[in-house]
Amino acid sequence: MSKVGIIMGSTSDLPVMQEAIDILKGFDIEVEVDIVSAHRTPEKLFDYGKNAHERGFNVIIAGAGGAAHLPGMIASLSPLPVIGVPVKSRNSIDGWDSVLSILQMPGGVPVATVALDGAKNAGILAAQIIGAADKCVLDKILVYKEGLKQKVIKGAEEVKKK
Ligand SMILES: Nc1c(C(=O)O)ncn1[C@@H]1O[C@H](COP(=O)(O)O)[C@@H](O)[C@H]1O
Repeated sequence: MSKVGIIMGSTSDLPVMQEAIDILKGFDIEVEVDIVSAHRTPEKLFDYGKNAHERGFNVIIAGAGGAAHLPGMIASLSPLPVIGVPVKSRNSIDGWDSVLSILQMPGGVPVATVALDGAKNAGILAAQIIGAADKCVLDKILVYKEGLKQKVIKGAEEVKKK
């Protein structure tokens, strides 16, 4: 059974990160949510990053805002794929601080960075990573994509009636 670890720097990130939780639950993928901060709980960060792969996680989604070091530090410690969610938090200047501190990783330590507050896409990407080796999840993603397509087709039909 696949499992995604969803972590964030503060409880104040939860309204954004909830979208990753919801979409993964919609794909029937197990999630475990936690608060881990590189700055405020460095020991917990180290423990989480070092041991996540032994705890049955397949992918880690890490969201943080401002000086968002959490995703990169987790990626430095873990052999698992890490998806970073830049959060436009209250201590963010305009969101670029969050984006750039997650995006501009040094060579050798990738973080797959989604858009500002893009937790939904982080969840979908995590499901797609799992789906590459899990036909059941892959089939659910195909259904999801078909749903996206049908929504656009329906919208186009509605627009033509106007
Ligand atoms: N960027 C980080 C890290 C980290 O990178 O370890 N820990 C907390 N934070 C961020 O600080 C912002 C404000 O947090 P508070 O609302 O708790 O003051 C949050 O967006 C959090 O992700």
